[in-house]
Amino acid sequence: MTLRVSVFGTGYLGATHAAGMAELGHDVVGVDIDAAKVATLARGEVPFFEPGLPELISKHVATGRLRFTTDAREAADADVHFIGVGTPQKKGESAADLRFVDAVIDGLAPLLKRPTVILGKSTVPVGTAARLAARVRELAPAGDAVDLGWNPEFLREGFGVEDTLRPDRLVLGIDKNHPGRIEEMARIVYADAIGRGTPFLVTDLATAELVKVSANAFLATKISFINAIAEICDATGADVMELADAIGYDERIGRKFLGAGLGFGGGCLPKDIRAFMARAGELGVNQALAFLHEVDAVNMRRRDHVVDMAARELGGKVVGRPIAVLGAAFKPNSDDVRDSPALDVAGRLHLMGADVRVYDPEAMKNAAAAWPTLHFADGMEDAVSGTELVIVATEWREFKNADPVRLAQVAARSVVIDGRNCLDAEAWTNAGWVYRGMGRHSQ
Ligand SMILES: NC(=O)c1ccc[n+]([C@@H]2O[C@H](COP(=O)([O-])OP(=O)(O)OC[C@H]3O[C@@H](n4cnc5c(N)ncnc54)[C@H](O)[C@@H]3O)[C@@H](O)[C@H]2O)c1
Ligand SMILES: O=c1ccn([C@@H]2O[C@H](COP(=O)(O)OP(=O)(O)O[C@H]3O[C@H](CO)[C@@H](O)[C@H](O)[C@H]3O)[C@@H](O)[C@H]2O)c(=O)[nH]1
Repeated sequence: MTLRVSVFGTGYLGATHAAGMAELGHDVVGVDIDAAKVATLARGEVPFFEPGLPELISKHVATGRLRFTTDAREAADADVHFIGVGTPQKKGESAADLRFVDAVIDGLAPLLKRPTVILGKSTVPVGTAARLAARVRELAPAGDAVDLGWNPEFLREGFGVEDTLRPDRLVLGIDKNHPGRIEEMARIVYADAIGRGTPFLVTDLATAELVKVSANAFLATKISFINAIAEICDATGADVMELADAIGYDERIGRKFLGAGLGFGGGCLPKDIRAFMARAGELGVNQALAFLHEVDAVNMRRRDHVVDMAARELGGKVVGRPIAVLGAAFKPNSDDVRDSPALDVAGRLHLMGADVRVYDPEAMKNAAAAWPTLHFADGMEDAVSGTELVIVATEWREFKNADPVRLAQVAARSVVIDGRNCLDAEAWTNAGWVYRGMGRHSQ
């Protein structure tokens, strides 16, 4: 069954979700306040890098099943409204900034004159959905006939299309005292995945909100756990990769997200654990999440560690020394540089006076916008040419597949810090490089 669907916010989440909804057969309008973004999407182009998304957007813009606008009134008649706007960290605080979500509700609710369902997808502090549900009923001409549920999103950048079309689970939070038609409409929206047996969990609003932040807190904890062990490996000469393989064979532990290195960044994990801690404080249970302070601290120490390693490799004299930083995105297959460990390391070395040359296959534009004073190279070889140190900060395939023999010919000194433990250490060593991994016996 085809529904009329709107998606508020057309960033990494919203544009991907809108395209996914069109692919599932729904009639979709994406709404954003960023006129330039809307104009690009309306031409069938994608203003950011997400594999598979340009094909989907151009296909459905061409069929007319997917439209984009800055005018919320064009979305007023939708059967289901999704909210996918940003919930960034507040400046100077760890709490989430909810002003964009609030603005969507305040703009949309007065337009709702008939029974409608709103599904929030943005990641929000627990308690937000109940507050918004009450506000929407107060502001909407249709009043109690407007139902708001929370349907958190778990997609990973770089795999956004796949995760949207074939999610590993669907979670729907509803107000059990005011269920309305939320579940019925969500079952129609996601009929394809539910029909394939995808777990569909219906919970209360608070549980759904908490599922999302708990999942991200767990992933962040897993990464910081292995990075803490990497610190011990460095102190003892043990190898964290062999260790991760060994513990990962235990199915209760699992090998995924045990990649030691520069740690986590991006527009989700760092700000989500901080917002979660802030919310726990507001709820008077800050001790419950005290461990997340350490998760954050371990993570930030990884960046310090790489900067310290770089200084050490250069004999403590960083000023004017040429360093190649390969990678600017927070992870491969993304152009996202939000809270990117790679760019943070490059920026810090730059501020220390090093002559840093950055190269990233997709994130150069965003990196230059975030750090206009950094030097950006034309390619990997250009970045490495004449440098005394190479830091691999994002594990792009291009860097993993690089020929260490060729790069040794163009570098001034053959020293590499593998900030993501992604290189073939033996091949690089055989090519004459001094190889330094993260938590590996090469220290
Ligand atoms: N990026 C991901 O992989 C991902 C995955 C799961 C959940 N999330 C969550 O989804 C939300 C969005 O994240 P994102 O990465 O897509 O952010 P983003 O910054 O890429 O996109 C947010 C968009 O919302 C738009 N916007 C702001 N105010 C608006 C308004 N009043 N009306 C319409 N549009 C408005 C902005 O212009 C922007 O285009 C966040 O809560 C995030 O935590 C993101
Ligand atoms: O073993 C690992 C795995 C990941 N990372 C880093 O962790 C960060 C986050 O990676 P990933 O989780 O793949 O990226 P996101 O696209 O930010 O996705 C996370 O955040 C999204 C937004 O909330 C959620 O929807 C996803 O489920 C959740 O994985 C990146 O900097 C990675 O380099 C590691 O350091 N080691």
